[in-house]
Amino acid sequence: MDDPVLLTGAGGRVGEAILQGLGEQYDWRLMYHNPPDEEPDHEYLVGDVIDEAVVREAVDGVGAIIHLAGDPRPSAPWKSVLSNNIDGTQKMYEAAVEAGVERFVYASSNHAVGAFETDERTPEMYRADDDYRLDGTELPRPGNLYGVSKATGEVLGRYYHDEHGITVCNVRIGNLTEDHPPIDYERGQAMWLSYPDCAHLHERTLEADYEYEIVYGISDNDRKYYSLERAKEALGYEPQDNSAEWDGDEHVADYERTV
Ligand SMILES: NC(=O)C1=CN([C@@H]2O[C@H](COP(=O)(O)OP(=O)(O)OC[C@H]3O[C@@H](n4cnc5c(N)ncnc54)[C@H](O)[C@@H]3O)[C@@H](O)[C@H]2O)C=CC1
Ligand SMILES: O=C1O[C@H](COP(=O)(O)O)[C@@H](O)[C@H](O)[C@H]1O
Repeated sequence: MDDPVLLTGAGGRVGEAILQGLGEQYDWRLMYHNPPDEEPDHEYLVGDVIDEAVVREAVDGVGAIIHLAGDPRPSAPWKSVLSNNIDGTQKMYEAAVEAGVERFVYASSNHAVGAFETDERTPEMYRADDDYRLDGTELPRPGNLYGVSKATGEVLGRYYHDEHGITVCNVRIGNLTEDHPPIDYERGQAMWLSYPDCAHLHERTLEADYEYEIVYGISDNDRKYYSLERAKEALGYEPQDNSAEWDGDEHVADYERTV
């Protein structure tokens, strides 16, 4: 990707992971909701993703967008997800196709499919010896309105890809935590995404050759109920981390990351 890449929600946790890993690798344009505390190392602008004028300015001249901005709370109320997540994503897509942006990477969520975690399947599905897998071909099945908003973002991508030809990757992100997996939280360990794997996965979404994809964004955890096959096959994702190699916040496996 030679053209600039727009990163919305740049001040958040996922943005931090991506910039930690890929800060030097791309010509970034960062979009913040509020003025950042420190002067960023990259070109940036401040604004709301539902403000059409700001969004047009944000997408002007970029080759790709990683769209993270939104309300990330699983408990978020409808009013917030309708505006920040659904309307904001539609406005980003509309501006992107008008400006001729080639590629749109969308931060979807495990919560788009959270209701597959039924009482009958849990907690067994969170464990390493359980072979239940979601692979991205299943229909969305949200367990909250936040999940509904994330599933809607995926469908917006389907529409803008089919009608306007923009390349789209929806990443159903698991549970991103820095330094170590969530402690005493089986679900979180099953869907842990390390910071380095998050950066690497997003690099692949910018570099790989694909049309429209839905992939799961987790590390290569022994415990898992999301298949990584599509991310590996379509994107060339090669995760390096595994929540099983941690005991609380202690790394107990004798290995070194290569990325
Ligand atoms: N952190 C995680 O484990 C996961 C995150 N995600 C998704 O990834 C994205 C980023 O999540 P995080 O970095 O964790 O959240 P965050 O809250 O740390 O960052 C989100 C950023 O978006 C900005 N934002 C919110 N509404 C906005 C608006 N209307 N206009 C402009 N900017 C706006 C916020 O100011 C914030 O800086 C979200 O879309 C979230 O749904 C999905 C699954 C898991
Ligand atoms: O989509 C998201 O998912 C993660 C994991 O969900 P949780 O319900 O197990 O915490 C969440 O931490 C993050 O805030 C959210 O955006």
